[in-house]
Amino acid sequence: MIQNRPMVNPFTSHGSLTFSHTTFKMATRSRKGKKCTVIGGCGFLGQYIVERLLEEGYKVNVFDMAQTFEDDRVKFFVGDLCQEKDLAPAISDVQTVFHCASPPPSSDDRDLFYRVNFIGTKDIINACKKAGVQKLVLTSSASVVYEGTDIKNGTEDLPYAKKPMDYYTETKVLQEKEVLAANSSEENFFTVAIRPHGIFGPRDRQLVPILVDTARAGKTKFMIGNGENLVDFTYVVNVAHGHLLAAEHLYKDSPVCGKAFHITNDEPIPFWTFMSRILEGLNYPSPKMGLPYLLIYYLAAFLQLLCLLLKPIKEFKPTFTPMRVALAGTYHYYSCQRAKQLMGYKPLVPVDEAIKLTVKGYAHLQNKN
Ligand SMILES: NC(=O)C1=CN([C@@H]2O[C@H](COP(=O)(O)OP(=O)(O)OC[C@H]3O[C@@H](n4cnc5c(N)ncnc54)[C@H](O)[C@@H]3O)[C@@H](O)[C@H]2O)C=CC1
Ligand SMILES: CC(C)=CCC[C@@H](C)[C@H]1CC[C@H]2C3=C(CC[C@]12C)[C@@]1(C)CCC(=O)C[C@@H]1CC3
Repeated sequence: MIQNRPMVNPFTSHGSLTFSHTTFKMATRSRKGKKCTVIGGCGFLGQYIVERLLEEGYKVNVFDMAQTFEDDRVKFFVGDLCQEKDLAPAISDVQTVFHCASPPPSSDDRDLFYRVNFIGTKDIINACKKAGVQKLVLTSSASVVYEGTDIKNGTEDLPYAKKPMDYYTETKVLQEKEVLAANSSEENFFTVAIRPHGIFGPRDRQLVPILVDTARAGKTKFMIGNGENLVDFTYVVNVAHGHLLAAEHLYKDSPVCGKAFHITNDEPIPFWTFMSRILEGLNYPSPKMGLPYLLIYYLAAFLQLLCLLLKPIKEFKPTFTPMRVALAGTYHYYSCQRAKQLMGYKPLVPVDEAIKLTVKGYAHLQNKN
């Protein structure tokens, strides 16, 4: 039995999880009265970070393109992070900024990724310095080192991907470099990058909804590869926990400053076992037979080229892009030893329980046939 597990809060009105304060009083220093801003705080991960911050006694501003939930304890600011005039009021008089905004990886829009993830992040850094913000916690991604080939227990020392597989990854690399380079003791500005991988949980608009759509279209009969490839899937509550720990450990001369940290469930699981557990939990058939990985990969690459050529006539969005095929057929799991050592990180919710909570959170997507 794992200790320090969240009290099952079987889903409040937002369908969220809460924690017992006594169980999860976070270590060391008091954060009461601390003010922070969550950029992208209306997104999937952002909302979980906001919930945890409120539980820990922070005063929270949320900055996002649209307000998607109500909470009297939160001050909402709506705008585009690339517009200084929008952002400035949201980060004035705060100590910590969490930046977890990004266009969705599926948007595949080069200009948008560059504008928001790269230029926008540089704008955030400048705006933070101007406003006297002391701590910036970036949500990066473990994918910044992934090039489509196996990564087993990868550490943060792996080099950045030289050939990122898509614009999302390319701009996450650029963004992370900017944030880590901005760390400056002289300027009293401390930065850190959290690299989660395969975030899942109730209210996600990506993983489970795409999987269910694919199952409904009858495209989950086969798995890609032999089904043995281990992958990290990280429960969203654990990812939010890692962000709060990082903020807590950002101060002058802390070894956390200017570094990247993998935050995972520390329990890699075969990709198709994970997908099958979600599918079966929602009453969809799971794949039983494997297709050769390379064959599907080259097919996906060919299809992508075809879609590019046809784009002026009609836009197609294939479910299986080369990136998704690679993610489904290769090993990609990471060590979170550095986060354990330097921030006292430990996943709060184990994978097994997280899958059950996730399935429960998607009851509305259950197959009724
Ligand atoms: N979902 C996953 O598996 C993983 C996600 N990440 C990172 O975690 C972060 C959060 O991801 P999710 O919560 O899954 O995405 P999400 O799409 O649910 O949330 C992103 C939020 O950013 C906001 N946003 C986008 N552009 C903006 C702009 N120009 N100005 C203001 N707000 C803007 C969106 O409105 C949205 O609310 C992202 O940085 C993503 O790269 C990293 C690793 C894995
Ligand atoms: C079989 C099938 C159709 C599965 C659907 C699930 C996929 C949509 C997800 C499986 C792995 C996920 C993943 C990401 C997005 C959703 C998946 C492809 C990311 C690319 C999201 C952004 C990141 O930073 C890395 C993630 C890796 C895993």
